[in-house]
Amino acid sequence: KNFPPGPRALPIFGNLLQLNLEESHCRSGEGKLAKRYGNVYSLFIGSRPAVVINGLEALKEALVNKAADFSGRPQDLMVNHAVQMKAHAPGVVLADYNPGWREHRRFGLTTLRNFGLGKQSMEQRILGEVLHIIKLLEQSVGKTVDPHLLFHYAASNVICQVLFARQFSYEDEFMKFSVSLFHETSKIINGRWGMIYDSLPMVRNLPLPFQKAFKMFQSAHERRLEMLAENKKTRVPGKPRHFTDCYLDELDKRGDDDSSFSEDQLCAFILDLHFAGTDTTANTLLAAFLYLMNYPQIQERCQQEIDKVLDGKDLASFEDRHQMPYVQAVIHEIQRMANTVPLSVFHCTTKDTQLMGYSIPRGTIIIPNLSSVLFEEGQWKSPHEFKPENFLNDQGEFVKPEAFMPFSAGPRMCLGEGLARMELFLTVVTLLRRFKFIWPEDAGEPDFTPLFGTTQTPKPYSMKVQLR
Ligand code: HEM
Repeated sequence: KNFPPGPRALPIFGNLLQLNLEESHCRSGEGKLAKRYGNVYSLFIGSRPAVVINGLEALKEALVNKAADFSGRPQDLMVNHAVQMKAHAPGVVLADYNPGWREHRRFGLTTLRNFGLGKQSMEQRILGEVLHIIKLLEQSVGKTVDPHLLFHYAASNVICQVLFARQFSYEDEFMKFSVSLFHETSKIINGRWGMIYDSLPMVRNLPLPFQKAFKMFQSAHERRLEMLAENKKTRVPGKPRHFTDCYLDELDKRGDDDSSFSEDQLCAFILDLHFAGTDTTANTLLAAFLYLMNYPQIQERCQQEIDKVLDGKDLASFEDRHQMPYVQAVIHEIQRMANTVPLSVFHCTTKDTQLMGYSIPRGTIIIPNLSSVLFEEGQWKSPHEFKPENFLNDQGEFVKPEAFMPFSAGPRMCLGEGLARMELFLTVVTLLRRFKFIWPEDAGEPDFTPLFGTTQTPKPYSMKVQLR
């Protein structure tokens, strides 16, 4: 009763036949279903009710004002079955809203923060990786390169340094496997086959294309177990070298009490951070260079600001962002247009609740349509165009509108936001300082429409690199 309206659902199938997440995530106002039913509408994934939330007002009410009601995670979807290896070890991203999730989230945030302040700071790790990219690009000066894997390998290495203090060669099998795991499964889970799996429990054991995701996650799990065993051989308790050691120290401290910490949870947490930290940052960087090449005046203006602020300095630091309002605006505008995680990670209601006057029962899947806010009319000076001015006031100062929520909002908001922002800033600034990036003459018109998935990826492209 008083459930949000939506297209009529068939028994068993629900809205599977109409269900195309790519369509429903369309920008606010352009999304067919939002236009017809309003900013809060319902869908049925098989027999399970789901509510799609569009626009800043409704999303804020759900994710921030009524956070406790809307911060659960649905269980029993394909993503849970594929990613979660042990029933008692849900990791963090997919864990329901409970004390175990809260403890792990807090531990994750504190540990990431401590590394940032430690001797080998996060900044140095990121810059080390960017200098490696520079070396590779220098070998391609005057030629065209495909940056796709480059940014994925770099982002993966940053997070691997945090997790295990390891920096892999770009030829390493583990590296190649991880990147293809993240890339392929992110497309399967939110795609047509993922929807079929989630809607129709009776097909789940059939040899359909979604089985690939299961196989890949299983083999990723085995590799993590091997790495953990390796790590234990050289670990000295109380002298943590990285995130994994910190977790094992915490486990020692807690002993065998009823704590939610366990080695199985560590395995799940490592995968969460590696996955969530790689595909997102790498795809945003890919979008960055796609836009920078196709808006050469904007690229040049960034370079002028970077040259001025870094004059006489060897390397950029994250603090420099305060002197670079234009670059900051450009990076934020890139994130807005990149729309990397368009439907966030699905939430779930933890109790019967209300939203914008509708009643939503406990256990309803919540689909936060972040893209509807990133392009919402009335929230941006130019909602549909690539314009750094969306983040600049009349004095040319950097300002961040409330509707900038690519990391979502509320208690489940991205745990890696700090790291991601640092990576985006240091990578873009360091590369723009050294190179000019040119859209190849024979590349035709750029296509900015990304490939849809849990994380979106810019269509493959090449870039021409020149030394400045
Ligand atoms: C540009 C880069 C990134 C974007 C756009 C992004 C975006 C997001 C979004 C939209 C969510 C879902 C929030 C929600 O459920 O409401 C999320 C969750 C999460 N992200 Fe990120 N992310 C990025 C980078 C990272 C990095 C580098 C890490 C790892 C250090 C990370 C770790 C996580 C984790 C662990 C969660 C789950 C949080 C929870 O459930 O409590 N993310 N991210």
